[in-house]
Amino acid sequence: MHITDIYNQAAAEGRARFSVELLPPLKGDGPGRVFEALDPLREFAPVSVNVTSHREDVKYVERENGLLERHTVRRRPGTVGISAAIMRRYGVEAIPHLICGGQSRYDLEDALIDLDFLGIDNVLALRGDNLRGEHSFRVHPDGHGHACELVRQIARMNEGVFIDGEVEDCHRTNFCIGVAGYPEKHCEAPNPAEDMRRLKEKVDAGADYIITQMSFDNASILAFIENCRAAGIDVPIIPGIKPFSTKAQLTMLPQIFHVDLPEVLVREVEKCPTNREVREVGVEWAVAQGRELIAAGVPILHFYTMGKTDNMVKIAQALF
Ligand SMILES: NC(=O)C1=CN([C@@H]2O[C@H](COP(=O)(O)OP(=O)(O)OC[C@H]3O[C@@H](n4cnc5c(N)ncnc54)[C@H](O)[C@@H]3O)[C@@H](O)[C@H]2O)C=CC1
Ligand SMILES: Nc1nc(=O)c2c([nH]1)NC[C@@H]1CN(c3ccc(C(=O)N[C@@H](CCC(=O)O)C(=O)O)cc3)CN21
Repeated sequence: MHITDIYNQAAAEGRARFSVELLPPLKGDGPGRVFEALDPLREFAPVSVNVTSHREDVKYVERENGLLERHTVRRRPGTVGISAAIMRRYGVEAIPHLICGGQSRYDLEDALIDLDFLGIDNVLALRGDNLRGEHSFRVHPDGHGHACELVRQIARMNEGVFIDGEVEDCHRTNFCIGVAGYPEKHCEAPNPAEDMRRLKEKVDAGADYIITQMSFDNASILAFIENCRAAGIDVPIIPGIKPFSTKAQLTMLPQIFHVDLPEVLVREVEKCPTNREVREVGVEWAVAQGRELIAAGVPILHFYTMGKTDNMVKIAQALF
């Protein structure tokens, strides 16, 4: 079922639902840990599970002669496979992330054909991050430089048009296309208005809904939704919430994801003697955020749970 249909259903019923996001297993791990994380959430009936996609990392290994050898290692492959496994095991929609970084348009087309055969028809279309150690996004010679181009490719496939042109009387894919939106602006955008224009471009290219980057501040999220509406973006917007879970995230989250952490949250986290208490603070903050957003009429909330889900179980108990 398309996420947009689930969203409309939740809105019509006035019953808020949620989705979660996790990382595919590290290379060499089986699917066990992913299932261990998802099993306890089954009873709360999440609408979908997003699975991130990770390109290769660059690693330098020192040789005996002291020279450095450059290796590229993909530490978390398997996004498509684990998505299919999740759908089979739980009967929920899995939403694999598709990223442009490091892939040609042909690689992406092949991946989309696999997804279609697997019965996965929700995808999140992203540009993807820079390769670690690179200061700007390097476009694959035969790939896409921006998410809107990937959205266009998928939308055209839904119309029966492949990269090499139209295939007569072909089987049509039926992808529901999600894209990312940034309540606190994407780090590369020169200003919020320009970022909004780029988001509108993705929707005009065929995106069916938006999932937001994590934000710890409902005022930012609600202002973002209002600004989208004012800019003529009328697709569903699903706010992203990250249950705060470690002290290290005080610097990691602003550094990696370019999000602000509210002063009150920072003070509460700093007071915690260990990460066990930080996890509790994270649960309380996420529950308060969720409660307010649901009261404001948001039908679906997206939680960046990523690894262990003990905190998400508590959040789901409180909200859903
Ligand atoms: N690996 C994963 O699973 C996930 C990754 N992300 C990350 O989100 C970030 C960006 O991805 P998207 O939002 O999909 O990228 P995007 O292509 O929509 O936007 C990236 C940046 O380029 C700008 N931009 C967009 N179109 C443009 C154009 N035609 N000309 C000039 N500038 C343009 C945007 O304002 C923004 O600053 C990446 O860092 C991505 O990796 C987000 C969610 C999940
Ligand atoms: N710029 C950007 N790149 C991304 O890959 C990305 C976004 N933004 N925003 C949305 C999601 C969120 N992603 C996330 C979010 C959190 C962790 C994280 O908390 N990592 C922790 C714990 C990992 C775990 O629990 O297993 C870490 O310490 O790395 C990782 C990826 C991936 N996505």
